[in-house]
Amino acid sequence: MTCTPDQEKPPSEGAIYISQRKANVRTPSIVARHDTPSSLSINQVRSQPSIDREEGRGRASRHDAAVPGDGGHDGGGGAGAADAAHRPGRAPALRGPGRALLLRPPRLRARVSSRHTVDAEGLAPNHLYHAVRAYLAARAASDAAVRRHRASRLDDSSSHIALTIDHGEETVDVHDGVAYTWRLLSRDPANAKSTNACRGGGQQLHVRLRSFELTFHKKHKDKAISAYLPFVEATAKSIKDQQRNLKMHMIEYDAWTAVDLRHPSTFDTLAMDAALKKSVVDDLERFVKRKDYYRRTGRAWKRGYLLYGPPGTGKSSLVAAMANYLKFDIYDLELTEVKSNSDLRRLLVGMSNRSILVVEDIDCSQRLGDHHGHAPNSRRGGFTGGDDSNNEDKVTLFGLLNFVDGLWSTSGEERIIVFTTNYKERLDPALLRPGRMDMHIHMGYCTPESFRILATNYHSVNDHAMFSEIESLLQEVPITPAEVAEVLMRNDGAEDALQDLVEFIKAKRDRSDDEGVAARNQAAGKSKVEKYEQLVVE
Ligand SMILES: Nc1ncnc2c1ncn2[C@@H]1O[C@H](COP(=O)(O)OP(=O)(O)OP(=O)(O)O)[C@@H](O)[C@H]1O
Repeated sequence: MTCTPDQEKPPSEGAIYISQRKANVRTPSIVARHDTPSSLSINQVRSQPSIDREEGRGRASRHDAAVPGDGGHDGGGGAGAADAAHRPGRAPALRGPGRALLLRPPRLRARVSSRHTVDAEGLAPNHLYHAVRAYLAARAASDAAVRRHRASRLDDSSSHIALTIDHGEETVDVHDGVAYTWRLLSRDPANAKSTNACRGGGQQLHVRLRSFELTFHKKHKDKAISAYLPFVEATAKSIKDQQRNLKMHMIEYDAWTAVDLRHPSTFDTLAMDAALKKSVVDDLERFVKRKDYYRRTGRAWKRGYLLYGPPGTGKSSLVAAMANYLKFDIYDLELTEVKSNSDLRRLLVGMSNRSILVVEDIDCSQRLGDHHGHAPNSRRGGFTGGDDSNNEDKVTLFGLLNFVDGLWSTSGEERIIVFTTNYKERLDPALLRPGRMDMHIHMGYCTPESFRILATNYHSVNDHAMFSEIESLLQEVPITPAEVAEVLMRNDGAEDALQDLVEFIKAKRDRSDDEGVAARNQAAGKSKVEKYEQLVVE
């Protein structure tokens, strides 16, 4: 057999077959073609690969079983067969009395039918099929009416095993007052072997065609197409986003290299002031929901956060919590690793949407150049191109900022940029000007409130007799959450951990008391010297 490219092609990507049937009535199918991930349009069938004619037979009998009380059989034909009947130049595969009925006008059939069925097929990559699979996996797993589940991975990179309905099982989903019944169907397309023989150079492969069948009352057809299926798609997208493995991108050999981001930090485990935490979460939520707002106001859809505070107060943990919360990848930009502005520009443009760009310790990066974007000793800085050797293309922090505000903003969407520093007071005021960093977040020493979060994280204790002593010590002695976490972690039991923490804080207090005395003595000595010197000068 010779295969033309057309015949080789499996059904068009995203085709959904919608058929209307009643007893002994065959109807031509309508194809709802899923042109883009966000749009659905309904067309009459033009040409379908011959594989569809065969599907029709299977679908008809399944339909009878799926819709009890629908009125009987269609005699082995069905939607796929009906499609074939309406394909120019192609004879329907059906034989028998039902054949003539294929030619009935669609309006008549619509009047006599009470049900609609939608199959989202999965032979070719079909966005809608995969969306339905993900959607049903989320709800069918908890549906007590489903007795047999089918286990699968939604994609190769997913660590999540999804349970969905098995063949012949059905699950009913009620959305906006309408009951939708889903079934998983599977069949052998009769010409699949020859199709694959052509692809595999004579090797016979066994192909089974799976489809999800959606049944609902015909009066809800518009609702199903224009509201329910887009809802299924949107829900599936957010489920997949939730299950996706996050990535941490770092610069290696002048290019981004990614590893799985497995930082466990979340806003629940983050030890910080509750009101501040809430304001960060609210800000992030507002940001991701405001696509239209940013478009309407002509602003780039990006947001900048400056995290500042002493080492070990949770700045990196906050970035990880943001990424885990939003399901955004992190791009860790180590400016000293970037050789030139053109490299920087290439790296930034190569970032994906829905991501967080992190530049740590910007007080150090600041030294890379002045706030006009000029590299130290350069005649002309910023992103002007030029020869690396004469310093013109040297990377500067403000060059980065200018680029982020300019081209980067317009080349992507839903991006967050985070700067961290241990010394906010050392930053150039130009860095802090409004519009550059939208939110300044102070990460401070451990408070009684944040200590309780850590105690719950590490030892599942919400209250204890030693809490009040620890809390009053924390108000006296500056201890970072990292130090508290370290002490809690090195003990197995809560009792030992809390006792160890009391001793740790007291020891630090005593040390700082000693250091304080020494410092005061030194300061006193210094002032004496100054006075002496002044006396000498006089
Ligand atoms: N606020 C916090 N909440 C929960 N855990 C924290 C917090 N701060 C620090 N930790 C713990 O201490 C470790 C180090 O903290 P982290 O790296 O987030 O601090 P940092 O402020 O970014 O420090 P640096 O300025 O040195 O980069 C974390 O992995 C976490 O275990």
